[in-house]
Amino acid sequence: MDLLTTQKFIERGSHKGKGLAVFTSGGDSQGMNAAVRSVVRMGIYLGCKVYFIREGYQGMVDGGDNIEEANWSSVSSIIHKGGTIIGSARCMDFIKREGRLKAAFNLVTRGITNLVVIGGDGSLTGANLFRQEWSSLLDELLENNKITKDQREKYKYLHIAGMVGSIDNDFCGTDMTIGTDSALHRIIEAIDAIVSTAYSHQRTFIMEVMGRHCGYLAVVAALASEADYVFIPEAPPSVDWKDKLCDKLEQASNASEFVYLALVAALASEADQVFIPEDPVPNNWVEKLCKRLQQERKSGQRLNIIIVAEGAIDREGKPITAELVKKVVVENLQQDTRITVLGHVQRGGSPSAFDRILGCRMGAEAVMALMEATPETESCVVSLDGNQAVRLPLMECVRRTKAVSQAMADKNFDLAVQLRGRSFARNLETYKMLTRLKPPKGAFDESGKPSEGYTLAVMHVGAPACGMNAAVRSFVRNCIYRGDTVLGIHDGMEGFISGNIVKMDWSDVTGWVAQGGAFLGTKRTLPGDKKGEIAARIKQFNIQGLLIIGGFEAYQAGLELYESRSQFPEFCIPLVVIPSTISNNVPGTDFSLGADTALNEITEICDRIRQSAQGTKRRVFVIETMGGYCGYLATLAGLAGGADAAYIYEEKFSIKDLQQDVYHMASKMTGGIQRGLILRNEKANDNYNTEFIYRLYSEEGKGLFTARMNVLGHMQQGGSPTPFDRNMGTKMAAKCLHWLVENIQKGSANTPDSACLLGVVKRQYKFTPLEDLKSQTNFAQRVPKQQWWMKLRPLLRILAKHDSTYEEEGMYMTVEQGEIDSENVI
Ligand SMILES: Nc1ncnc2c1ncn2[C@@H]1O[C@H](COP(=O)(O)OP(=O)(O)OP(=O)(O)O)[C@@H](O)[C@H]1O
Ligand SMILES: O=P(O)(O)OC[C@H]1O[C@](O)(CO)[C@@H](O)[C@@H]1O
Ligand SMILES: [Mg+2]
Repeated sequence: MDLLTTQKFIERGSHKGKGLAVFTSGGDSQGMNAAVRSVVRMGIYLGCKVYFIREGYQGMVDGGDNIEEANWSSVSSIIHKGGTIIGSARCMDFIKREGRLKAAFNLVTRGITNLVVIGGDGSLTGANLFRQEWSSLLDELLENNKITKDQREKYKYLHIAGMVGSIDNDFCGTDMTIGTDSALHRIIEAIDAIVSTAYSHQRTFIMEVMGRHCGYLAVVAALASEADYVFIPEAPPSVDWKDKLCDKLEQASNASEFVYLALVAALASEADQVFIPEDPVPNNWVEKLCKRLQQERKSGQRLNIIIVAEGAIDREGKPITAELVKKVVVENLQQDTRITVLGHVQRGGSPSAFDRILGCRMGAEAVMALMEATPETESCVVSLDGNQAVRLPLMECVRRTKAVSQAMADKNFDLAVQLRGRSFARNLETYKMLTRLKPPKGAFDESGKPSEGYTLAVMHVGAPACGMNAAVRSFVRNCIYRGDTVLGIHDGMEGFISGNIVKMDWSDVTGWVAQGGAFLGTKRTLPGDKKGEIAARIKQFNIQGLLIIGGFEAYQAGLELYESRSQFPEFCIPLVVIPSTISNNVPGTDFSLGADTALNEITEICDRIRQSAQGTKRRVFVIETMGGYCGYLATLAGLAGGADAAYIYEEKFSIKDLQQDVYHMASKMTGGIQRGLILRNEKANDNYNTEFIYRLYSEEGKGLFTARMNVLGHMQQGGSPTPFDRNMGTKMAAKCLHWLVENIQKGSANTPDSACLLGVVKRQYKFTPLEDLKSQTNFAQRVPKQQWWMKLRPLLRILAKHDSTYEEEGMYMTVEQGEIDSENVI
C-alpha cells in the first residue's frame, strides 16, 4: 500500500449537528488534558455538539450530570496541567454487560454515537467490546421499552476512535502513548537527583518504576540514565544464577586490563541493570549482575543504578522485586544499597512538550476519524508511528495486546517482545547491545587484540545542543567495545586544524549522558581555506572514518569536505553527520538532537510566564524564541503552550494579519479569556520585530489588556537533556558507527553515498547523501525547503479559535504495515 497521505483540507462547520463525547479512563496520564482540549475544540470547529463524560466508564454507566455539554472555554488553561480535568476511573460496572447496557442507554438518550476514548489497554479493550455488542445492547433496550424503535434505528451505529493515554506504553500499534514521555521525564529527573547522593556515599540504588506488565519505561529510562542493570517483566532471568555468579566473579578478577576494558566498554548504558517483564534476565542473572557491579566499582565508579520494572519476573514467572535484588547485592557484594520506589510521582507533574503536542495532534485526528466513519468503518486507534499520524484498527490492536499477555503467560518471551512492537524491540536490543558483558565473537583475535581495529574520530561543529554528549559517549563506548581506536577532536574545525585531537577512553565519557552542552567543545567555523591542514591531520592521525555532530554548520562542513575530495584524497573516508541543533533547521531529518530539550525549556518558561500574570487583569505575553530563520521552536512551543499565534519567517504575515490577530485577541478577552500568549521567532520579520509586536498589542489593548515582552535567549540551549534527546543521541551514534564500519570495509570512499547525514524521516532512520540534500536546502536562510511541521500550523490556529482550514494528517494502516522495515525503526 502506498503509505503517502493525500492532502485533505477540512473547512469549519463541515460536520454540523453530530453528537460527540470524550472521556478519559484507567490510570490518568500527563497529556490527557491536551487531548481533551483538542477533541472539544476540533469538534466545535466542525460544528458538532461535544460532551464530556466525567469519571471514565463510571460516568457513562451512571449518566446524569456526568455527561455534560462542553464549550470552547471549558478547556481553556488546561494544556499545561497533569492528570485529566474530566476525571478518570477504573470501573467494575462496565466490565459486566449490565453496566454496558446502562451506558448504551445514557448515550442513546443524548444522541451520542461518536465516542473518543482516551485510556490504556484496558479502556480500549472495553471500548472494542462495547462496539461489538452495541447492536445487541440496543435490541435489549428496545425489548425492555427503554428506547423507541426510532431511537433503535437512528443510533444503530456506534463509532469509536481511541487514543492511547497511559504512561505504560503497553498498547500494540502505537510507538508512544500519551503520557509515556512525561513519565520518562519524571523518572530521569529522579535518577539524576539520586546520582549525586549515590555518588557521595558510594551506594547502589535500586529504582522501582511503574509500567504494570510492560517494561518500556524501565528500558528507556535505563538507556537515558546510564543505569547499570534493568529488570523487566518481559525478560526474566532463570533459576541457577547463584553458582554461576561466583564463577564469573572469579573470572572477572583474573581479567587482564584490556579484557576488562573491553568488558566494561560493553556497558555503554550507565544503568547497570534493567529488569523488565517482556525479556526476563537469563538464569544466571545474579552472577552477571554482581560481576558487573563489582567490575564497575573496581574501575573507580562510585555508584550503581539498577532499574526494576514493577512487573519484572524470572523465567519461572516469579516476581523479581526491588527487595530481592537488594538482598542479592548486599549478600554477595556487601554494597551499601538503598531502594527508591518512584510510584505515582511518575504519573504526576506537568506534561512534556511531546505529550502536549501528541495530545493536540491525536485529538484532532480522532475527531476527523469519527466524522469520516461510515457504517462499515472499523473502530480505530489514532496514534503516532515514528513521526507519522496513523489510524489503526482497534480490534486488531486489542487482539495483539492480548496476545502479548498470552505470550508472557506461556513464557514465550521472544514472542512477547516481538508483539510489543518495533520500537520496544529496538530499545531493548540497543540496551542489550550496550550492556553486553562480552564483545561479539570476531571483534578480537585469540590473543585479545582487536581483529579490525579502525581509527575513528568524532567532533562537533556549530552551537552546543543537549544530547551531543550522549551521542559522543555512545560512539566512544561502541568503538572501544568493537576494538576500534576513537579520537575526540576538540573545539570543532579549529581543533582539527591545530591538532587538538585526543584518544578517548571508556571512563572519559562516564556520566556524559545526563549533561547538557558539548564537552568536546564546539565552534561554528567551517573548513574554508584550511582544508589542507585538515587533510594533513587526517593523515597524521590515520583517521579512517569521521562523525560530525552538530547543526547546519556541521552539514555544511561535511559538504565542504565531501566536495573537496578530488583535491584532497584524505577526505575520501566515510563521513557521517548527526544533526544536532536546537533550531531543527538541518535538511534530511524531521528532528535534530537538542530540539526536544529546547522545546521543553521554552514550554516550561511559557507556563511560568503565564502564571506570573495570575491575579493580574488580562495580559498578553509576547515571547521571542531562537531558531535562526527556522520557525520550528516557535510553532511547536506555540502548540504545546496553547498560544494564540506564532509568527515565523516561513509563513509571511502582513500588517493586516497582525491587526486581525490583535482584534481577535481583544474579542477573546471580552469573552472571558484572561491571558494571551504570542510567540515570535527571532528572525520572523526584520521590521515587525518583537518590540513592534509588543507595542502593537500594548497600544491596541489599552483599556482591555496589558502586554509584556520576553526574549528567551540562550536559556533555550541549556538545561539537562530530555529522555528523548539522550535516547536519540545514544541510538544514532550507535547506528553511525555501524554505518562507518560498513563503509570503511567497502574500500575507498569517493561516491556520494559515503558522505551522509543520518536523519529521522517520517517513520524511520535514514542515511541521505549530503550531495542529495543540497537540492532540498535553502542555503540563504539556512533551512530545509520543505518542513514537515508546517502542516501543524493550521491546527495551532484552529485550537486558538482562528479561522483556518485543517489539513488532515492521518492515514489508515494495519498493524502489520507498521511493522515493516524494522531495521531502521526509530
Ligand atoms: N475487558 C474489559 N471489558 C470491559 N471493560 C473493560 C475491560 N478491561 C478494562 N475495561 C474498562 O476500562 C477501565 C480501565 O482499564 P484499566 O484499569 O485496565 O486501565 P487502562 O485503560 O489499561 O489504563 P492504565 O493501564 O494506563 O491504567 C476498567 O476499569 C474497565 O472499566
Ligand atoms: O493508580 P493505581 O490504581 O494505583 O494503579 C497503578 C498502575 O497504574 C499505572 O500507573 C498505569 O497503568 C501502572 O503503571 C500502575 O501499575
Ligand atoms: Mg493498562
